[in-house]
Amino acid sequence: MTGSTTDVLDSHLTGLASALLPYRTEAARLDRWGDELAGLLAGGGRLLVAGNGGSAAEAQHLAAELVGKLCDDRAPLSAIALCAETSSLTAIGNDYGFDEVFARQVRAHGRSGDILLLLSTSGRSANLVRAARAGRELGMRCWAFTGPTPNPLADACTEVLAVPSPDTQVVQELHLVSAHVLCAYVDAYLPVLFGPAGGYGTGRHLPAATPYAGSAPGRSGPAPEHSGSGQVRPSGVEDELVLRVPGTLDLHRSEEGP
Ligand SMILES: O=C(CO)[C@@H](O)[C@H](O)[C@H](O)[C@H](O)COP(=O)(O)O
Repeated sequence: MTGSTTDVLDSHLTGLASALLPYRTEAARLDRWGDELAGLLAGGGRLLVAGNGGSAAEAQHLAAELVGKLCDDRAPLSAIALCAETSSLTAIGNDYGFDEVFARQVRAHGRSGDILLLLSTSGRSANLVRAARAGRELGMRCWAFTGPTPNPLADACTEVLAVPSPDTQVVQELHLVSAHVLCAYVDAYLPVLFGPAGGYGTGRHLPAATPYAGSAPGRSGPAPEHSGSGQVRPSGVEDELVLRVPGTLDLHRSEEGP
């Protein structure tokens, strides 16, 4: 293997490693988002998700984790990747223009209180910005995964997880981490909110001692009072997900003190 080939790998890993600690701070919101998303989905609500190119693939991946499963068996959850709807995409693009391909689907499928999650490295894709505006007009909660802020998509959404890296590939890679962690939080919160009898698994991400003190509503029933403010937060989840990366990050940390 030549030196230049190795440089490509090392350069990529260096960029990824240098983004991890600032990402860790930004990604703290995933705990609260998982709490909110679990309450919505188990109460009969829906997640709509979309992105372009590599972010389209990540949007589909995220939807599949919820409709299928992340790890353990549990009841299916409603998530639609708008970028995977090829006939709608081509028809809307053909008839109304590419900037409308997601916004029109949001108006078709979105309901007040549902969550719309939009993935964009640049935060400048016009079709996603229009989707966010359509979602907000409907009363949806609009979240975004983007690269560095400020950007128009972040401005159009109610909340953003902005990966602080100038490298598009690194941003995409940490968006995928974010999708997995978000789904892990959803799986952790579901049994806490609705109890094991709700069909939402046993919360294997939680410490064994975590108590559940409530009844399990049917899946079509209303979600419990749920502010997403951490009131029913399963203790210990965050600790389990705290960054533990050997090498560069440990060195970085020790330079900053204990
Ligand atoms: O995967 C990549 C680059 O890594 C590309 O396919 C990339 O996703 C496309 O250029 C997208 O159109 C970029 O859109 P966005 O992330 O800026 O919203």
